[in-house]
Amino acid sequence: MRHEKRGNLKMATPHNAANMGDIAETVLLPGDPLRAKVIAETYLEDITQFNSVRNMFGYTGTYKGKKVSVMGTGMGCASIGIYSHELIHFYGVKNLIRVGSCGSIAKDIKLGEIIMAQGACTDSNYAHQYQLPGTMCAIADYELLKTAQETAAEFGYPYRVGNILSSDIFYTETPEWQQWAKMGVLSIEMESFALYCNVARAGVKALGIFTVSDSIVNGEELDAEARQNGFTNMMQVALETAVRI
Ligand SMILES: O=P(O)(O)O[C@H]1O[C@H](CO)[C@@H](O)[C@H]1O
Ligand SMILES: O=c1cc[nH]c(=O)[nH]1
Repeated sequence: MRHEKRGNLKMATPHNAANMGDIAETVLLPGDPLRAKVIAETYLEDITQFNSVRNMFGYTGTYKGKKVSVMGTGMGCASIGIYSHELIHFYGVKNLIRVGSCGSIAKDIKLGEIIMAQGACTDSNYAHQYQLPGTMCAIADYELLKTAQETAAEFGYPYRVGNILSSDIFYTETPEWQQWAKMGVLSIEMESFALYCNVARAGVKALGIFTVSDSIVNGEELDAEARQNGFTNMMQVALETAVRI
């Protein structure tokens, strides 16, 4: 663990080779660094790559004329905790939009639907560092959420807004998800709680948007083509949100 003060003017961090100014104020954050590459190459113009440390690829380009970056975060609260902290505190990033996959735990959610995480529950102890005298309620930025919701509605894409679970556990022998489902939680992913905590502590903005890639309720999974289309809808919503805010 380390305190964040940086003792010199060299802008690269242990995990990010970018210099100040290389990264846009708005960054899209998929867990998978190769998805960051695909997003940059598919949707952005005039791209430059600012990071390949640990193969955690990061790119900056433009979308509809606005400077936007995209960078992988890795999996789990610990990993996104590091990358988002550096983006916020060392590179001045103000809007962090996670674009991920998730598993639904609500019976009526269909594969390929978009879920926007109004709140993120967790089984992680990430918030322990803040020494809070209670339980952190980790929430999305309202303006980002409102803009994304309006965009999805305008485009006619199926979407849901609600609570999700950011879990430290991908493989489990016990069906804890059923307890979360009883609390109205829509789906499970692994990073948004830490992201929402980091932005709350820093006074900047975040939103998690997800494509439902599989159902934990009935074991269904998107096939490759449907997965691609679903991710396309999510990316259009995220990029349009980046332009409109
Ligand atoms: O598709 P990404 O963004 O990686 O998100 C989900 O997929 C990974 C697990 O397969 C976890 O990172 C989870 O949050
Ligand atoms: O974290 C995740 C992501 C997709 N599907 C899951 O079941 N969990």
